[in-house]
Amino acid sequence: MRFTKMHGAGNDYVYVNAFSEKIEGDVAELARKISDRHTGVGGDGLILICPSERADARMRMYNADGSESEMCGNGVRCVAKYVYDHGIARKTELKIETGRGVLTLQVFPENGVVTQVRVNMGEPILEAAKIPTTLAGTPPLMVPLEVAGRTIQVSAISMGNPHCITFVDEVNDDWVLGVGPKVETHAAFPRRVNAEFVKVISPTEIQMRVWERGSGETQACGTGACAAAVAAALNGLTGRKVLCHLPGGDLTLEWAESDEVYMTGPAVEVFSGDWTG
Ligand SMILES: N[C@@H](CCC[C@H](N)C(=O)O)C(=O)O
Repeated sequence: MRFTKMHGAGNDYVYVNAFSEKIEGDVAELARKISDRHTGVGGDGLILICPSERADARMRMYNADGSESEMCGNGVRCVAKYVYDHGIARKTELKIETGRGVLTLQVFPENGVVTQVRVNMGEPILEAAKIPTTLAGTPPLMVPLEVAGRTIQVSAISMGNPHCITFVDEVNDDWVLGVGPKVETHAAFPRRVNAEFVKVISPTEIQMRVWERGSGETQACGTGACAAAVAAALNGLTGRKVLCHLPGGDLTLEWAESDEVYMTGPAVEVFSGDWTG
């Protein structure tokens, strides 16, 4: 099976072009095997680029543990790059179907190859039951959560997938590796959750690390950065446009007056190969 390794701000996935490749058998098992950094290709998960009846392509994304997620912000930028660069649709405005509906993306090619992508990520989902979380509020903002023997203040937002944001003084391993896994599986989040730890640098700049549902710490999370930007604005910590610094690179987020969140960031193809596992 032919695959392509791509990343967006260091959030790396194995991509398979399901227009030309036949994906057979248990996809969750394939995702687990192919994502393994010792015995597989290695990555934060598996993304299938599939035909769509409603859009130029459809994205299906699986975390490294084989669970399927509704959305992936860095992934959908890479899917748009793949669709353009590999000639599936040679248009600078693309529609990609995801678990949260059809998204519109603008690709920016340089010498015929896409380097940056801007995505309309849609409106944040603020209703607790739809995030889903048992925490109170629309959305829950700075609400206490008992975790790892302490009480932290968290905000919860969905960008199609669930996020729990904690604003901290310093983004360090204690938060990300110590608290992150416990937030992911906390009873307040019935479908588990992605846990973001965010330091506000200024009204236009934040720093973030993430513990992702199903993949552990990753270098960046696009939906997480959008959720963090919305939570920061709603908590009065920033304006509606911020630059987010992540371990793997920067993403620009804008929560427009229309209520839609726009994310701009890199998309990179690294190598291709044949999976024989
Ligand atoms: N890294 C992604 C999000 C991937 C899915 C997530 N782990 C989940 O289970 O919801 C992004 O860039 O948004």
